[in-house]
Amino acid sequence: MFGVMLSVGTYPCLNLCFALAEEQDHLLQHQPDQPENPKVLKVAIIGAPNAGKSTLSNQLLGRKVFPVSKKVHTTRCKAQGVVIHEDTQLIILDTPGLTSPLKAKRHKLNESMLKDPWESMKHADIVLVLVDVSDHWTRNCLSQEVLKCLFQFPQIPSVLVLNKVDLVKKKFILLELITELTEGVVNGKKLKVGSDMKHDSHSSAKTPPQIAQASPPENRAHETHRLQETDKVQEGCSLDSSSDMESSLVTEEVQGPKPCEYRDLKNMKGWPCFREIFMLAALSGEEVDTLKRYLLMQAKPGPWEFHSGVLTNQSPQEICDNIIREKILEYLPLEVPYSVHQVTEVWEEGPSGELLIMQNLVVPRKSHMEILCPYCTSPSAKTRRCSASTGKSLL
Ligand SMILES: Nc1nc2c(ncn2[C@@H]2O[C@H](COP(=O)(O)OP(=O)(O)OP(=O)(O)O)[C@@H](O)[C@H]2O)c(=O)[nH]1
Repeated sequence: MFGVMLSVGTYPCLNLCFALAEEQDHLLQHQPDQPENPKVLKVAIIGAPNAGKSTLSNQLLGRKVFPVSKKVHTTRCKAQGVVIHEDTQLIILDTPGLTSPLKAKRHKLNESMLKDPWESMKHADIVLVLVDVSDHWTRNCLSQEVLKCLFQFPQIPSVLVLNKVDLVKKKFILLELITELTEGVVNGKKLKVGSDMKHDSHSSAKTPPQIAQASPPENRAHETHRLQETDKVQEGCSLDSSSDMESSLVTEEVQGPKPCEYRDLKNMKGWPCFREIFMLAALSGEEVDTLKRYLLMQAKPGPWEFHSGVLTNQSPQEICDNIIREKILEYLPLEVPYSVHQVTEVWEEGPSGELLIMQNLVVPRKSHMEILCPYCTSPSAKTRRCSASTGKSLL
């Protein structure tokens, strides 16, 4: 075993988390406070690795709670974040990227990375399916894992969220993607993409599209309640009137069997049962508020599950591990082995509440150590306080 010691100095986000650690334990263990007419909604966020699930979760929460990095599989297990707005509590279920058992085996991923998205679905009232529209390889179809998940839980209302629209120059492509990812059906209605829009090159240079909704959220409370109560789809997908794609998507009632009853998974590219479509850029927060307002309106009367003082169900240790892993993934040039084991060596609170945390990163192979600390085996290692022979290095 080789160990790499990594020191983390003061971290503003950590300060607050840990200053409140004891209080958080107390809040998690006791009955949550309740407003007069509490409402609640559990929102699962699923999608392929790197689609931006944790970035979106953090934006919805208004705080950095979940780890984010440009490398895949940053999220290793499910975690919950809590949003409170007036009498409504949204519980955000962030999940690891959906992956196949074969890939999980090949990359030696934890079992939680395979199981947790499914576990979160079991508890969800609504599911957001995130698609990275900047990824040319994956954006045209939902992965088999995502489709399997949706098929397994067809009763959970699903919402398609096209993320990273800031990276798409030709905005008309988004309309084509919507058609493919929904199999041309949204909310029980067929989509028709206007031919004027489909090849309108003028739209390519314009600003990112607005959120895809039939009417402004504030007018929709009644409509969405009706939709949930009767399961009778009335609304279609159109685009916001301020969008450069206005009127390009029109809808028409679907005849015949319900599209959700189709079972030929292998031949499916999209999911014809999405209730809504949103287009946003989670990184900049663009249009995230519109999605948040929509979610708040979907909440149903019911007791809050968390005390209003709780931001996440993660323990301080989990938050610390996540932040350190996030930094390793973000700053090291190579893929980081999944088998890295984090062991906390020092955990000290300073006089003004700041924390000094040191972790040993324990890896099973020397080659892994070189990935984590490229200087460890270089001739100048000693000057960097690294020593492969002792098995400990200070980054
Ligand atoms: N340009 C751009 N980048 C984004 C956006 N949303 C997320 N990203 C970036 O995409 C990368 C992956 O984001 P994450 O939030 O870690 O993705 P994830 O789906 O949680 O990833 P996994 O943990 O692998 O499942 C990060 O580098 C983010 O900064 C966006 O709207 N625009």
